[in-house]
Formats: sequence, C-alpha cells, structure tokens
Amino acid sequence: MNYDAIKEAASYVKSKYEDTPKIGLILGSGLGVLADEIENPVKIPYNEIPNFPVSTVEGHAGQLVIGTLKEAKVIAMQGRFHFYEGYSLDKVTAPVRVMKELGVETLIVTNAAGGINESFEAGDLMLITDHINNMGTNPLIGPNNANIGVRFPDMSESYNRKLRDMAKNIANELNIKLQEGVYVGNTGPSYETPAEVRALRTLGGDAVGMSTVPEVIIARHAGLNVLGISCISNMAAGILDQPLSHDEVIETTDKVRVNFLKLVKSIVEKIQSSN
Ligand SMILES: O=P(O)(O)O[C@@H]1C[C@H](O)[C@@H](CO)O1
Ligand SMILES: Nc1nc2[nH]cnc2c(=O)[nH]1
Repeated sequence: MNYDAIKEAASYVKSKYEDTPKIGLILGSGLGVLADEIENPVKIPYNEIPNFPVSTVEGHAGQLVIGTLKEAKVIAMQGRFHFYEGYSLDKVTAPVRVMKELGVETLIVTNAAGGINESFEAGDLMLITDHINNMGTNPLIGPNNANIGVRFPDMSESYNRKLRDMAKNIANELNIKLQEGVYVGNTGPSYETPAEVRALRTLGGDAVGMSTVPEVIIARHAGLNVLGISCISNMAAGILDQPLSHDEVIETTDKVRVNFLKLVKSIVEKIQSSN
C-alpha cells in the first residue's frame, strides 16, 4: 500500500477511535483471545477498512480491536495476514504502517510456531531473541519512502533488549516457563519436511513459522520497538513420529491461553507503567 493508502486506512480507524493507541498487538493463530480482554473495545472488521485485505485462515478473526488493556491504549489485530494467503508482503505488513501512523510506539507480535529446538515441547511459550528471514523476499523491496524509514534499515537488535529483559522478569515473577530462541520465517503454507527442519536447526533456528518476519522488518523500518512471542504449538516435522496439522496448532494455542494471556497482559501493564 502506498503512503496515501496507509493514511486513508489510518484516518478511517481514527474516525472510529479518537484516542492514540501506544501499543500494537498482532495476534497469531489461535491467539486472538487476548483481544477479547480489551476494555471498551472498538471493533473494526478488516473488510470495512479501506485498502485492507481480509483474513482467510481458521483461528484468525479478521478485525482490529482498539481500546484499553491494563490502562494502556492498545490496537490489536485479531487475525493477521500471511504471504501464503496470496497477499503481497506489502499488504501483509500494511497494518503495521497503519499502527505507526496512528501513533503506536511498541509492537508485540505473537505467532504459533513449530519447535525446532528439541528441548522445547508443544505448549511452550518462546521469547523471540532474533529471526531468520527464510522467505526469499523482503517487504521493503521497491522504492523506499523516506517519510517512513531509511533505505537500508539496521536489524542488529530487531527484538528490543529492554522489552525482552522485561518479559523474562515478568515470566519469572508469574512462574511461567518462557523459552528463548530464534524464529525462522518460512513462506508456508506447507509445513517443513524433516530434512528442512534439520537444515534450519543447523542454521540456528529454534522455532519455525509462516509470519512475523515481514511485520517485524516493516516495524523496525518505521522505528517501532518490537517484542515477539511464539506459542510452540507443535514440534516441527520429523521430531515426533506424527503428522502435523493446523487443528493441532489451534488445540495447543487453546491450551496455553491462560499463561499466554497472563504473560502478555502483564507485559502490556509494565510497558504502560514505565512510559
Ligand atoms: O499466524 P501464525 O504465524 O501464528 O500461524 C501459524 C502459521 C500458519 O498460519 C499456521 C499454520 O498452522 O500457524
Ligand atoms: N512453518 C511452520 N509454521 C507453523 N505454525 C505452527 N506450527 C508450524 C510449523 O511446524 N511450521
């Protein structure tokens, strides 16, 4: 989406919610439950927003939810877009630019991912320390808009260290096991072969998914602080002697909902109180 389209989408959202959200949330497969906890919510279906795509994947509701969470003004994507749905990365990442345009400063990205690190187990939450873009493309390809960010953005600390340390402290206080690791972004929609999982492990990957990387690249380009949390919804292909399915992904994210909600809500509260 070009900058005018971003501004048009943002002004539509602004017409529905006058206040300025400071924290953006992208809620991955089966993780949309967090948006149901937002108080005084304004809900805007994606199909109402000019130039927005719509969600086509089970476990992705397909609406923006804006309101208050633990005193913080938040805007949540209850359902995200994926490259594998056939959307350009420009469309997939447009909501991040709209959030920036609305005044968001911190983006919390969540996803369901397959565990590559064999010390993980299905149901774990993983703090993303860094990512590997294994999509073979990049959302910034094409003319750069200097109003938004630089041509060659630095990715040395894409996942904000202060936010990561905060998340780890909160997980300890809440006695929630929080793994840490590198998230590999594949295009999907097929899951990996066992050989690909072994290759990604050799490359240093701890978890593999089909999202997050494009949104984080765009968020960093626009100067947002980013925190990423994966729900390890299954062990990646070939680790356990069982096939993978999206049903299993949704089932597991449903099981971890209590800890996921507690952790992310406490992180939002801490960000709000430290601002
Ligand atoms: O949207 P996320 O990345 O959370 O969802 C993952 C990737 C695919 O969309 C889906 C596959 O089961 O889970
Ligand atoms: N690429 C990928 N995405 C996932 N999302 C949830 N589980 C997986 C997985 O095993 N692989």
